Amino acid sequence: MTQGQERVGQTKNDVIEVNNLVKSYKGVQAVDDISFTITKGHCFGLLGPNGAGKTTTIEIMEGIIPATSGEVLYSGKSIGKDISQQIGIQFQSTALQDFLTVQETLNLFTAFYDNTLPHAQLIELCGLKDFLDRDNRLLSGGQRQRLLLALALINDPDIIFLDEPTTGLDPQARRNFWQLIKNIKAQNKTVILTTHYMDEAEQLCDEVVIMDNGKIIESGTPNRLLAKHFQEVFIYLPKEQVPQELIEKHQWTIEHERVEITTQHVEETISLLIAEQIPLEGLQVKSPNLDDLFLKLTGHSLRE
Ligand SMILES: Nc1ncnc2c1ncn2[C@@H]1O[C@H](COP(=O)(O)OP(=O)(O)OP(=O)(O)O)[C@@H](O)[C@H]1O
Repeated sequence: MTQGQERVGQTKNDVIEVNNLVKSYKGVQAVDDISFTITKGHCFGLLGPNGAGKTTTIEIMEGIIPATSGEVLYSGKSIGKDISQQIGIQFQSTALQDFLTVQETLNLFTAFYDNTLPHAQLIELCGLKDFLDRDNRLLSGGQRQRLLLALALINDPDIIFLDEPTTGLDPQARRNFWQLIKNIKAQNKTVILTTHYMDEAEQLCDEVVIMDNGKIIESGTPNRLLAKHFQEVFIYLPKEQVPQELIEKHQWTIEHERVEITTQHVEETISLLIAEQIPLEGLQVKSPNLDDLFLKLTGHSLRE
């Protein structure tokens, strides 16, 4: 962690502490000495591009693979054998048993745990009522994710890991899923989320750690990180409305057929556009988001 970065959490409410975690594979330092803490009842986001080291970090935290060095503490204690009884995991791709219905799948998974949530509660929380009798193979992407979420919650864990839970879902299904995650958080459960979607992280996460090449490059609350790195906003105009010589004069950039103007002074910039007799039709003002932050920090976009 470099100087100036916030160390996320660090209060007596920390439920997970990750200290100097390292994972080396032959020739690859997948996780390179990272430390952070997670606060009870928060949604914590681990963000980064493909290959950043997120899955490796999460799998060490879940007790699935060992670390090369460093430690993960749950309420101050090392990961024990009973960790799988205490946490819930929604994997990126869990194979669901063919020929079983949603209800039968819940029955099957209930048998794996000592303590489980009543099915009625799970069905309500995850919105499974309308397709309980449907064969797993016939579920839509959103329905499947809701079932996987219910399976992750079946042992009523205090801590739940969600690995890219909305990848491949349509916008409406993603929004529905976000609401479910908010409902889970409202029950004071701690949610640990990995995602490529920065709007998802902004919607759900109280705190984020951004990884690249095995290291933490930033951490903190989304709002504070944005305030720290950006004083400016973006103004967009359709390209054909702005004369080329003005674009060059002001060193504005072209992005997706739009002129992008970065400014700390929106009113002054709009006055300038009016003075230059540029039509303002289609003008958009946008505040920077975590995608922009990632681009600023690494020079490349999260989804490249
Ligand atoms: N078993 C392994 N053996 C060798 N290298 C590995 C192994 N697992 C992961 N790696 C490497 O470690 C680095 C981090 O991988 P990891 O899967 O943790 O990244 P990620 O951030 O989860 O990426 P994604 O978003 O694509 O899942 C990558 O360079 C990957 O190729």
